[in-house]
Amino acid sequence: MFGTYIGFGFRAFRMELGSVIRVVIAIFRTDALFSDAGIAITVHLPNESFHSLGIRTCFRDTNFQMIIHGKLFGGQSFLTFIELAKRYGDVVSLKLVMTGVVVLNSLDAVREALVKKSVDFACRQAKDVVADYASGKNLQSQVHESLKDIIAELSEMEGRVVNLEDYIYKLVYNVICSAAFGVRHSMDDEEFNTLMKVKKDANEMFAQRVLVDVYPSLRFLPLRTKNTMYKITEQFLGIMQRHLEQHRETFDPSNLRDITDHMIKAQKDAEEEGIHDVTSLTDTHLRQIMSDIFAGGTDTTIMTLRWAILFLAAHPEIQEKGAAELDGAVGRDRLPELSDREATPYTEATIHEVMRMGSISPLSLPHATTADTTLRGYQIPKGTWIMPNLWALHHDPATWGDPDVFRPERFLDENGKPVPKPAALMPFSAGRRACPGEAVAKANIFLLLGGLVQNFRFRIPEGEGAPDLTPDEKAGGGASQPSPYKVVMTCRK
Ligand code: HEM
Repeated sequence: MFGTYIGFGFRAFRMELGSVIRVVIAIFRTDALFSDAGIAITVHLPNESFHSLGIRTCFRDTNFQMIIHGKLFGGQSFLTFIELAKRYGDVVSLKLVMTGVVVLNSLDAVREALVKKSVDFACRQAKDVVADYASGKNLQSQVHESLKDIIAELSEMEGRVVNLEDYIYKLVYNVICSAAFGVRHSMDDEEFNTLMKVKKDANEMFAQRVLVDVYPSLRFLPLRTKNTMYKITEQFLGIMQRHLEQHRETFDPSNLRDITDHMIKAQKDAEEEGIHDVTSLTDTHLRQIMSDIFAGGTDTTIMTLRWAILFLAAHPEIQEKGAAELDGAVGRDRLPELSDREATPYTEATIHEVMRMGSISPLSLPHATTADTTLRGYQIPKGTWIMPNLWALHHDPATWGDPDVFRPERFLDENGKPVPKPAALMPFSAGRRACPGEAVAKANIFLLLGGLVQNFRFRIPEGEGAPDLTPDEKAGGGASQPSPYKVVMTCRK
């Protein structure tokens, strides 16, 4: 899904470059505390300058070194950060070789940074993108068409033990592919399989960390990860380019079929108006906008749906309650529509609970400070990376009481009506860089999950024991997704 920008450990160095490069890196690593891990963990006291290395409280605890090597570098850093926060407070700073990183582990810290001081904390290495690719009726009809295909396919597999991952990929990709290019794929379609492979490869790469993010000077070296990343990107952009060319050949300004047509129209309009400045829309821009839509909108939705089906299979009583609500509000003769959302508060509450428990983007996307600034008494220099630990907010016992229990009722009052959304629930982050796809994502997930729950019962296969509801360690610290799992489906007659 998202690039992950957090620490690298000994293993990463060895994997990437071998011991020779480790020596080179050690030269840059002027203030690393650990002999084999290019990072210093430091804890800042209020009013302490980030720059004043001399007065940092150094962190040398042997147990934590093990946690750091095993979890931060090996994987789920959002959990490690909670351990650090218990010991050192909710704002913890790390040093990634020469880059300062500040992790925010509480609602107050996240709100101060992302909402109250949103200008100071709004920077990113990446550019701004508007992801308003589909809305209202358009989205609904695209979802319905994709759902109908999948419902037919899944019905054929009734009673079998299946891993639904590829079907969920297809379901979500087809919504986006039809919005973007006006096409839907079948399971054996070559382009769909290439897209799915490219995406899975990219996720695997991000989970392994991209060393160049932390050591920019390494971009001049022929690293394996960097080359693979180029290859993946090329494949993906190649598909975008092909669609763009095909659309140009059949373009009709009086019949705009999809997002690609709309973008070509915008490009032509700009040309006609003689705009040749920074606002020009080049083909590179168009391809890039498409990749942002795919990057932002596919994995996030896929991971949320995978968590949703797992939580529901593990909690049949919750699933039945949601299905009964849909039966009452929608019936069985049509698929759920966006206008049904108000009449289905339990389904909405279930989606909130899936997003809280699953926290698919546990460290949000890293921000960077745009200027020297302060946060809760700490001085933070311009260019520091900021990591809001959304996982910590979503699993804080002080906020939720029983954070590890899947309980949609926490978002409803005693009459089953929605309570105001708790401030600590922010799967889309907050402030001026919050996810621009939030409204589309919520609508999409309601339609997709609603359609699946209306039509199927998902159960954990008999004899499998309790399912693992903790995030897959292989996904690393940048994403939280379930480990591969299987379910048995029955059709709701
Ligand atoms: C369950 C679904 C989703 C979740 C949980 C999610 C979460 C997030 C989060 C946490 C961020 C980082 C915000 C920040 O830095 O403060 C983000 C950024 C972004 N999201 Fe989403 N997202 C979802 C779906 C989508 C969809 C459907 C789209 C597009 C169609 C999208 C497009 C983007 C883009 C383009 C950014 C980068 C914005 C920027 O750099 O300013 N997301 N998302």
